[in-house]
Amino acid sequence: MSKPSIYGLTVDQLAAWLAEHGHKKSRAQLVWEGLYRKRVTAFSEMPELKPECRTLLEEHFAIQTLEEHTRQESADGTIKFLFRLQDGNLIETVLMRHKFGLSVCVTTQVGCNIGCSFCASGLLSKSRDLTSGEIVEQVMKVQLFLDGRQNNERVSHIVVMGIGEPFDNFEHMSNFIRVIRDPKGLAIGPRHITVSTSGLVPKIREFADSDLGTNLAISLHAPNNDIRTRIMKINRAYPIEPLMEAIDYYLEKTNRRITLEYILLKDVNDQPEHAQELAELVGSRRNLANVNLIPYNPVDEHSQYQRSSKETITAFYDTLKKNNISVSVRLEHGTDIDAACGQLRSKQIQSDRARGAKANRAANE
Ligand SMILES: C[S@@+](CC[C@H](N)C(=O)[O-])C[C@H]1O[C@@H](n2cnc3c(N)ncnc32)[C@H](O)[C@@H]1O
Ligand code: SF4
Repeated sequence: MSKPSIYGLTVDQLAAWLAEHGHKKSRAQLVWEGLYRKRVTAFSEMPELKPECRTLLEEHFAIQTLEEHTRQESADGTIKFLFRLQDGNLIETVLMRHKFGLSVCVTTQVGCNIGCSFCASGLLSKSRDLTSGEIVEQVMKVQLFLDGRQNNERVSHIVVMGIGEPFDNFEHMSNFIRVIRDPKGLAIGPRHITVSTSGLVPKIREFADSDLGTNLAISLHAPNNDIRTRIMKINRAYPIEPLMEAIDYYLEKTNRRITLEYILLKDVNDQPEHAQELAELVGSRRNLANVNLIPYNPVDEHSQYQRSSKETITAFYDTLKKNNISVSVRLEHGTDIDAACGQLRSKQIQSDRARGAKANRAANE
């Protein structure tokens, strides 16, 4: 039977678990020391633990549950990992290099039920949520990979922007953040962590009320309900007006800035009138919001969408600037590999299915 990864527990949760099983709470610190400072991958490499404590942990937990299936390395240093979970499902994790450090983009669900019409992740509906252990382990797998290269590199930033909708897996996503931000562990400061959501309004409010303290990004992608409903069906449940109210609630409650993500899709949402409408929508929030323009990564299955030209992106940017909106254009990473989120996974699943069908045909002949 498969065991959960111990990475999913905060140090307090582990201490409580150990106490329930008749061990001193303080041993949790020793385990964390082994996991995050020495970065061991087996309980047998924690000699400071009493043997009966080690055996107990081995009986109930694993450290590593993900297996590397494929790794694609881009010329710009971006590395895309495809991991196999214990149940055989595949997920993607991406390491990106920036001037300010190294970021890891993590997956939170196997597939996604939100089904945005431009996204490769939503091509396969959600089969399950990831546990917090499986999300933390993605970061640890990348950190261990970096350790193996012996360049003394450390994951410094996290973006929760891989496959899945993090706010549809709120509990595990929250626990993941509590584990990775702990100064006794990976110590990734909340300001170095960004969670992106397609706009689940009640969860944005819950997030604002929480103590998580990370950055928030909203996948807005349209200046009005007509366009947003056309490209993101979540807009039927949570249209722009309640979404903006939840954003205002977040801004007021947290006193932090917010990122509004906007994918530019040729002739769909990239025209000058769309930029003007977006500027008006951001309007009074301009001091606390940054619009991040995202060049579209084409996805074969969504051939109705094309990337906007460089000139169109510049014109859109200029219109926002003229309206005193803080705006940036997302730098692209790994354009020479299967860069769109979910693309590597969906290609692998398709090729596995084709191979399975071929094997079936051969067996029936
Ligand atoms: C994959 S989603 C995951 C987080 C969350 N589900 C969301 O939608 O914000 C992360 C970001 O990637 C964007 N995205 C999805 N497909 C894309 C594509 N083909 N090209 C560029 N960005 C894409 C999403 O719109 C979103 O802003
Ligand atoms: S953009 Fe986000 S919410 Fe939409 S389908 Fe992709 S992963 Fe899901």
